[in-house]
Amino acid sequence: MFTGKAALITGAAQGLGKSFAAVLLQKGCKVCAVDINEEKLQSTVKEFNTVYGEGSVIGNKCDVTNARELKESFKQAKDTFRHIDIVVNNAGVVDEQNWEKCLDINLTAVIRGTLLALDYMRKDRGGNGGTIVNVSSMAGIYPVEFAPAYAASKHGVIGYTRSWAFHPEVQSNGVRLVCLCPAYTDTDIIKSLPKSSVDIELYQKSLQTLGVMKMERVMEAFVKLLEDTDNIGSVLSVNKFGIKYWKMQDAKL
Ligand SMILES: NC(=O)C1=CN([C@@H]2O[C@H](COP(=O)(O)OP(=O)(O)OC[C@H]3O[C@@H](n4cnc5c(N)ncnc54)[C@H](O)[C@@H]3O)[C@@H](O)[C@H]2O)C=CC1
Ligand SMILES: CCCCCC(=O)/C=C/C=C\C/C=C\C/C=C\CCCC(=O)O
Repeated sequence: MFTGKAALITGAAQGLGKSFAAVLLQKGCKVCAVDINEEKLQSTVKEFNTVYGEGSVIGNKCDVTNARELKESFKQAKDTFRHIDIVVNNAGVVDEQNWEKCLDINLTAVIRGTLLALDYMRKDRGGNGGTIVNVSSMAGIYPVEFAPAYAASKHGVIGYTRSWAFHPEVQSNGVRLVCLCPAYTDTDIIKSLPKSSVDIELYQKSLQTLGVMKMERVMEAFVKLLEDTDNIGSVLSVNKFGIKYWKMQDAKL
């Protein structure tokens, strides 16, 4: 199901995005890795092309909040690999002080990335269908007293993703949209919260309760989301207690 497919992943220079890329490469996909951090991106692309074969990865320096740059990244992926089958809208930050930036990256850019993915994947627009994984968080399901803007952005990702997922035209044109909701995972983002949290003590308490997961656990959930092809519009959480689909309200009002 993965061999010969092409994926575009935002925020792929490091952290979860880099691991999503590695998982897909191991399974025989080609990857367009998109990130704002050019230095880390180039080093990741070099590493992957050495391990998985020259040409298996291309890197595109892009700020996902810049509509023109994101559009260009999709175009490059299509021009290079001829099709885009999987899109992972993953780039994200925690920034409670500059909460507009937090919403621009975590929600507005995910909306833009979803619309571009739909344009490239929909069968009635020349695509082959495909899967869009939007990276939310456990913070998209629970209230987060110490990071309200971050929580709002991640709640928004779930509402937006599920709304498109159940659109009849999206389904009939072969596009599946799903959300991944990890708890704390060992990446740089959890170290950035102390600088911006509205209440650091509450953050530390939450961190103690939930612990910090190893990357492999989140990758297990990521693969499950991709392989469970009957999970349209689903929200999969992963924390130390397990991997579980959330029972959400039915699609129709
Ligand atoms: N690590 C964790 O505990 C959890 C992370 N998440 C989500 O997972 C996603 C990935 O985060 P991590 O890998 O943990 O963090 P990270 O900080 O290690 O990686 C984030 C990546 O996104 C890139 N990025 C940031 N702003 C960007 C922009 N404007 N344009 C393009 N790229 C940009 C960064 O350069 C970096 O490579 C985020 O959406 C985050 O909210 C969700 C739940 C738990
Ligand atoms: C807000 C910090 C952002 C760091 C990255 C991230 O998204 C991590 C999220 C982890 C947890 C979300 C916060 C609170 C969840 C609250 C309760 C979870 C209860 C767990 C359970 O009983 O299943």
